[in-house]
Amino acid sequence: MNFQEYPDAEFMAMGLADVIATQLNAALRQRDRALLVVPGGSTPGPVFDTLCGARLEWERVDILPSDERWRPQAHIRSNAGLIAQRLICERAAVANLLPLYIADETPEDAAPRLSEAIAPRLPIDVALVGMGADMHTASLFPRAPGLEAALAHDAPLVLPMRIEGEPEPRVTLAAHVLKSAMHLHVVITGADKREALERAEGQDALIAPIAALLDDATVHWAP
Ligand SMILES: O=C(O)[C@H](O)[C@@H](O)[C@H](O)[C@H](O)COP(=O)(O)O
Repeated sequence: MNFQEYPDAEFMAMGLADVIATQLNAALRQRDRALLVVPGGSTPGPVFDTLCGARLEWERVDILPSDERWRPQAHIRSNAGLIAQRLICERAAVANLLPLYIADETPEDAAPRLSEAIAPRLPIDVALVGMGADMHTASLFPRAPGLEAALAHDAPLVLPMRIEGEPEPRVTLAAHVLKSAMHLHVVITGADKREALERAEGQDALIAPIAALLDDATVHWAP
């Protein structure tokens, strides 16, 4: 794991947006299209605000959520909704959003179709994920039913997750999909998450799902 510390969240947003844009530009020099994975939650918003103004050929970039709360895009809790509002704007307005949601279907019915739809777009060029203070990442939550399956190296690409206490079911990219990204970044802020990250290192991923990704990741932290 690489650990990158910033003086504050604003510096982090600028630094991280710059790194992601550089890595996407490099990917676009090699291939027709690049695939960027980004999380929902509150931490990445400022990164999106800077990244959406980056100079790159956004019309050749596909953007996929790392996971999705099972809500239509117009719903306030939809990750695709957040991404559409904060990232797919300004220069990035021409990027292509790949939704991880199918209306009028359950996550269980939709997951195999979503897996099929994203398979031809893989591998991920750049993945950005968040982490909760409980050490979850994407929608890989500690002790969630189905977590073991989602951590398997041959798991389906997209899995349904029903997490106790969460207001809606979710779908998530499998751990191996995120791990196989050419570049993998974790963005976190605050002392509690830094402490959670330290606890997660070397832990069983069933208890600390972020641990499944840390070997290959650069963690970006600001107070
Ligand atoms: O849809 C989601 O909730 C996420 O993708 C999730 O994994 C998120 O990244 C973490 O919960 C951190 O969220 P915060 O940035 O809001 O703390």
